[in-house]
Amino acid sequence: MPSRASDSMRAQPVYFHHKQLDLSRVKKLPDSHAWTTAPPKDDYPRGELLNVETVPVVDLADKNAQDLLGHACRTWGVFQVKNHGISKNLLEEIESAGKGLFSLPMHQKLKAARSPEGVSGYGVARISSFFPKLMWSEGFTIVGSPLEHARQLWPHDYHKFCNVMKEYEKEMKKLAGKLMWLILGSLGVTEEEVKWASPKGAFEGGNAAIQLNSYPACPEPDRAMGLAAHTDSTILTILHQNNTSGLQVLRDGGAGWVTVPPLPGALVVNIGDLLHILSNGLYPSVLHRAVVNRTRHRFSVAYLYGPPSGVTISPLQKLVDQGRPPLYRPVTWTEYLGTKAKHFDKALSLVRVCAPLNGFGDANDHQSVTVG
Ligand SMILES: C=C1C[C@]23C[C@@]1(O)CC[C@H]2[C@@]12CCC[C@@](C)(C(=O)O1)[C@H]2[C@@H]3C(=O)O
Ligand SMILES: O=C(O)CCC(=O)C(=O)O
Ligand SMILES: [Fe+2]
Repeated sequence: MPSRASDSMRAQPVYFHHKQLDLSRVKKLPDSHAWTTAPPKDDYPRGELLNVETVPVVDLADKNAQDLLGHACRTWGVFQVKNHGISKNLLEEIESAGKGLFSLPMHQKLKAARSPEGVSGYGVARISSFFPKLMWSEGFTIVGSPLEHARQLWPHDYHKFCNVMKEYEKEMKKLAGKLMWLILGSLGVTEEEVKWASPKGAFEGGNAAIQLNSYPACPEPDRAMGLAAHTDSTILTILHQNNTSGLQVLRDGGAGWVTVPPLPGALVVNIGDLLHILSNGLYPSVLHRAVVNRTRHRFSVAYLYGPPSGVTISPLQKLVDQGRPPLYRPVTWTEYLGTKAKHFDKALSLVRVCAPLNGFGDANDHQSVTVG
């Protein structure tokens, strides 16, 4: 059983067969990055014109925040939060730390490359191996301390980066704990019913990864894909995006891909597969992707939050009875990440033990996933 956060996330070897291109210098879309089923042009203006619903925005200072979050989890699987307690200054600092990293010369970034068996470091999207074409993005994953990689990137000046990441991790963990209580509260679940919430309390024992994403401006955005459609293997993911849109979520039954517009100071929260399991399918994980654009360089920072190593996640007792049998078998995060690494969009179905009551498949089973 893994004893550290990094071990918990390592069970997912991914092998890269492609050389990392310096996307910000490429003037013409190479065939390796040309997707045949291209993402449609930005859906947001169309959605606005047609008066289509938009992703819920919840003010955490609102006295009805718990109910509003519950509704957003049930109906969208994604929402934006305001008054979340993360300072503007910290959001600016993490954004500028990410920009600093991605603007380094490629040979320098490759000094901190993620190893095939590793989880931390610089590289292409892990899910690349499931697609025939490459994505128009680069990423840097941090699990535990980024010290070793930061030293390779900035031999004389690595402290600033490490300090910002440490502070971000600390503040995000607090916010994740707060969101956990609100979300579980909206399901009628109390502290005593989730053993791993304590002894540290406030879900402090949870594991997390920080994922910095960079999507350079792209010469042919309509034929490229920033990050292909996926659900996160987390309980929840808290995402900061810079002032450039690109994140889209799949809204079944009409609107299709809906853009999650960057709102100054707001953070996006995605429901991941483990909350889908915990809630016995009541709060489905959301299928999302990132598209790119011709003129602007987009950045995002994902805080991927999950349970402590070794803790098994299964449908909460309170949400299970004779009429609602458990739909999923118990899994640890390590085991689930391993299943996801091997089977990608089939992972949730593979841990399912019963057909869902509503007759619909899991979020991962969407038919409209773009495959290249
Ligand atoms: C904890 C994790 C979730 C993640 C795999 C990882 O070990 C670290 C990176 C995460 C990320 C970020 C981009 C999308 C994603 C699908 C991927 O390829 O790497 C997620 C993984 C996930 O949620 O399964
Ligand atoms: O960049 C984005 O908006 C999406 C990133 C994402 O989905 C992820 O890091 O898991
Ligand atoms: Fe994601």
